[in-house]
Amino acid sequence: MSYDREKQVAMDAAIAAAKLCQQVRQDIPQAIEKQDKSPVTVADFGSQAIICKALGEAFPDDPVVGEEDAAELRKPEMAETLNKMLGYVQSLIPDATADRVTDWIDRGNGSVSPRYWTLDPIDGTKGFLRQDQYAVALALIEGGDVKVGVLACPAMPVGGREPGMLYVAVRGEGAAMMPLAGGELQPIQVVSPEDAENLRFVESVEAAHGDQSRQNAIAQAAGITAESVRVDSQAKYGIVASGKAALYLRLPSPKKPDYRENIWDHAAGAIVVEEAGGKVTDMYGKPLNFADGSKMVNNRGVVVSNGVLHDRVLAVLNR
Ligand SMILES: Nc1ncnc2c1ncn2[C@@H]1O[C@H](COP(=O)(O)O)[C@@H](OP(=O)(O)O)[C@H]1O
Ligand SMILES: [Mg+2]
Ligand SMILES: [Mg+2]
Ligand SMILES: [Mg+2]
Repeated sequence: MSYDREKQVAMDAAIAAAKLCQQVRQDIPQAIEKQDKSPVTVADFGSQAIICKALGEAFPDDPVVGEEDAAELRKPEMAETLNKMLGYVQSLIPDATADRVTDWIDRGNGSVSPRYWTLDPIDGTKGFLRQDQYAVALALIEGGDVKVGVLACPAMPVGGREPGMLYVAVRGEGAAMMPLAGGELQPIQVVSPEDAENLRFVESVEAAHGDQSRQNAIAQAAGITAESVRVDSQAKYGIVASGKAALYLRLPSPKKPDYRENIWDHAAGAIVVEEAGGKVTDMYGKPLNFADGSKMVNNRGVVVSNGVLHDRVLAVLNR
């Protein structure tokens, strides 16, 4: 079966959402604290609204498992935030109303199903707030297998031009990238072992989202001598897929031993790297499980590589 329509709808929606995010970012967004103490902004909500609206119109039967929901936004004390967010959405969708945007956001409260989308409207909210990297991440999953993935990375440097890169992959069709400012999709490939300059590894900027000392030790033991490059969000998957780094390590934080990864933090990035010739597993070599729920309860940590390095990294991790 062809996923041409899914790919096009997902790309168009992610590009629109990325525009909204960049608009919000120019105005220096403020963080709102969620119940779990993590930050969210009007851009996270606006991005989820735009993408869920587009998916709802194109694929009305497909559930969407999104990170955000509108419950907080509907509270009277959040009226000002809701109104601000609505203003940004209206610049792209003039007939949006407060009721409509909250309903669009809540279309993202779907469940993992035989066919569903998973959405991270802003992955790397902390990077977004710091004016660093972030990604709009959207993936289609069927029978537990990611079929389409789109990563819009509005802050990704694009040699000399306006920043912003889009990465996209369809299962069996390879991966490609395109400047968000416009252009053609160009096929991408993970780095080859001969390319010494790009045999780097990437990890999160946020020390609390991983185990940086162990990540560095493992990378060294696997033969990567250069210091890590720290990048927020699934932009790291885009960097590995396009051959700018050979490895991305995300090992469980010793401070949060019970943390489990969210499907929306990995699904889109994973297919982009796999279709570029790389490999993605958990730290024990198990495939990431997108079939059972929004948390990957049976996976621990994530290892993303150019493929060639993968077994060596798993061997040093598990010896
Ligand atoms: N203790 C933890 N371990 C691993 N990931 C965590 C974490 N706490 C939060 N995260 C996730 O890390 C994501 C950001 O990834 P990165 O650290 O690579 O930039 C967050 O996504 P959001 O920013 O969408 O909430 C959040 O889901
Ligand atoms: Mg979040
Ligand atoms: Mg995320
Ligand atoms: Mg997010």
